[in-house]
Amino acid sequence: MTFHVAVAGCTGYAGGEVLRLLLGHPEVTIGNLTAGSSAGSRLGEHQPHLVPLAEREVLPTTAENLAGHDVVFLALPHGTSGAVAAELGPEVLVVDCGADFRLADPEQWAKYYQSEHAGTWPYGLPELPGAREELATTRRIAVPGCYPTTATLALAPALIHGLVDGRDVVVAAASGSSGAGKGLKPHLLGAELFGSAQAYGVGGVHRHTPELLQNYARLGASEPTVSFTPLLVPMARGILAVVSAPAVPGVTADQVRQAYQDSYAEERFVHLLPEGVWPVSQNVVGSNAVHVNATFDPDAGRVVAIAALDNLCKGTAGGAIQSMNIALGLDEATGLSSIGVAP
Ligand SMILES: NC(=O)C1=CN([C@@H]2O[C@H](COP(=O)(O)OP(=O)(O)OC[C@H]3O[C@@H](n4cnc5c(N)ncnc54)[C@H](OP(=O)(O)O)[C@@H]3O)[C@@H](O)[C@H]2O)C=CC1
Ligand SMILES: CC(=O)N[C@@H](CCC(=O)OP(=O)(O)O)C(=O)O
Repeated sequence: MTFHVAVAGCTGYAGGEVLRLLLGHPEVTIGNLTAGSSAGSRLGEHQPHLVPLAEREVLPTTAENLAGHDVVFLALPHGTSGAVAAELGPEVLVVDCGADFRLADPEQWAKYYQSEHAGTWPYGLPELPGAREELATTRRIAVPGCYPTTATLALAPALIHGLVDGRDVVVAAASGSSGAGKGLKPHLLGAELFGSAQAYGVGGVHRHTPELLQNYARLGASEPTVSFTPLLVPMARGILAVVSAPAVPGVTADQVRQAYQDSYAEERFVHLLPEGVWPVSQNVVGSNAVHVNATFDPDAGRVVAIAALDNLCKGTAGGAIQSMNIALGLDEATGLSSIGVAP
């Protein structure tokens, strides 16, 4: 059986990456492609790399245009998914790449997104405990943010194995500029971006902070706190996250290594690097892989973990398709690769 798939937001970075991966997926056919102001144009004007779809017309994002599909991907700006999803029947698998349905706590949503909470859907991070079971039966999936995916998978084994308690987690994560989407942002013009690195969203104000806290709590942290600082660096794709947390007394580097080996031995997309080899963002570009390593810093008394992924692939579209596969009863890795491009 093949599944007929529509993509809303087809002209953006996230929608484009969903389509790139769907073109290599053996169990789907690509149906309607929709967007906003670019409706009426051809996809090839916006996504010239998606050659087989170049002549496809970009349609307006309406319930009519998204009807008649088994799966609908929403790759739209925050705050727009709720109204679109409400018009799609409960039998349709809706995969939202935006933030609208990620948070469980309406107060946290209001604090960080300054708008009304649309609701909460099963969270599309299959590597979290219990996530696969939840995803297998749902018709609504909230795809995680790219920073939360990276920083959650970096620390998960340490939390699951009780090596850190989740208070005073510190995350510094550098992202490529595609994470900001295609919209014009003055601080992201070439002259400002190339040749320099800059922090933004400093001081606990970035909207991924509550998502990280939600994930750390789900991994067993009681009353977690996180100081999260995102950084923008001059590359197109990729995230490299450095995550640390205070170790519980008596933890050793060997225990840390063992915990990461145990947690990720069976994971097909999370790859624990050899001891002393640290993740490099270039090595995961274009793939759905997450490269991880961790150690214990005895002088600081902290577990230090590093993870790298492609923000558009495992950080968005690849993670979305991995979750879609689970919900459709397909092999989780269908249409996805863990092989990167290097150099
Ligand atoms: N970039 C990333 O790394 C990640 C992005 N995401 C999420 O994916 C979503 C899309 O992000 P991204 O691709 O980066 O953004 P882009 O700005 O690159 O693309 C936005 C897309 O939404 C369409 N659009 C804009 N406004 C409307 C509207 N009112 N109605 C219908 N369509 C509209 C645009 O169409 P048009 O061309 O017509 O304007 C375009 O196709 C966001 O929610 C983002 O948070 C999630 C994880 C990572
Ligand atoms: C570099 C950059 O600007 N990154 C984006 C995060 C993109 C992402 O994955 O998150 P959402 O899906 O929640 O938008 C930001 O900091 O807002």
